[in-house]
Amino acid sequence: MSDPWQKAYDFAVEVARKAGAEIRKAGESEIRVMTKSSTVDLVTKTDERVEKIIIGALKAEFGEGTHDFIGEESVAKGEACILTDKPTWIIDPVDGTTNFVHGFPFVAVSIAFAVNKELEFGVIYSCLEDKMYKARKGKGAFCDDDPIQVSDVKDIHKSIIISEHGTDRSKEKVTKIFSTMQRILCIPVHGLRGSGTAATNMCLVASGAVEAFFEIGIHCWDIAAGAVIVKEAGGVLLDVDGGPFDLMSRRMVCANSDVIANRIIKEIEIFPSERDDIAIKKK
Ligand SMILES: Nc1ncnc2c1ncn2[C@@H]1O[C@H](CO)[C@@H](O)[C@H]1OP(=O)(O)O
Ligand SMILES: [Mg+2]
Repeated sequence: MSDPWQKAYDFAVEVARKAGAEIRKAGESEIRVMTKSSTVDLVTKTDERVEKIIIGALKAEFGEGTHDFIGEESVAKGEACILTDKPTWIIDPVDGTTNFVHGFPFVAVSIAFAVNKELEFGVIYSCLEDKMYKARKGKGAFCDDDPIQVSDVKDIHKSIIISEHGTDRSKEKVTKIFSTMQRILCIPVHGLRGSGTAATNMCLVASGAVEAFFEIGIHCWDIAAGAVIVKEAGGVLLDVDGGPFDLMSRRMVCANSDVIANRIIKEIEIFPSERDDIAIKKK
């Protein structure tokens, strides 16, 4: 069996496409139905329904028990967020829920698959743009069927960098986030951007539209698929302190090169974030 995960990969692409169609179809009335959470960390009925569709399809195809599932909405409801050696699907049904609620046109379905704690493939369907990003370990990254590659810009002064504001509105964290952004902007760089979805941001790095994306506060389901796509497009992933990338740490820098990543890291003001795998969360 030389290629054991090909079927799972092809299936993930199809499931992501179906999930994206469901998101597009969701009517205005449904879009604005919030189901829980704070005033800024939004969840809609569509998030919950689409996650059920994705996990239901994967369980039907690959059998309950043999594979594990880490999904944004299941974890919010108290399921474990621990990566074991078992084949594990890591799913964000609607990445960019705030965009979705407001009709801001970047919303993605993100599906990753890990075995022995190593990411095997990632699929991100940017469903309003109708772009399917995908990558398998060692086999390159693609947008639809075209190979994609990170940008070759190594001069930070000629770069565009992406970051986001996160969901925490405490003055202390917001001050650090804006201070970091100011420091990076004033290096100076060509620009700062943010699409509102970590998955799409990573695809923008992978396809060479920007040189880097960093964030503290994101979760494993926001970045697992993107991590494979960026790496396979020739990019790098690091912790915000310059150490090795850790999927469960809730912080990440991804970039077209070590040079750009390390230049940004110099400016990042780190604030604490609780790990995803610290405990089984009950909300
Ligand atoms: N607490 C948090 N802090 C920062 N980003 C978060 C976050 N929770 C989720 N995100 C994700 O980060 C990106 C924007 O900051 C989005 O991909 C968003 O995903 P979501 O839409 O699935 O919640
Ligand atoms: Mg998300």
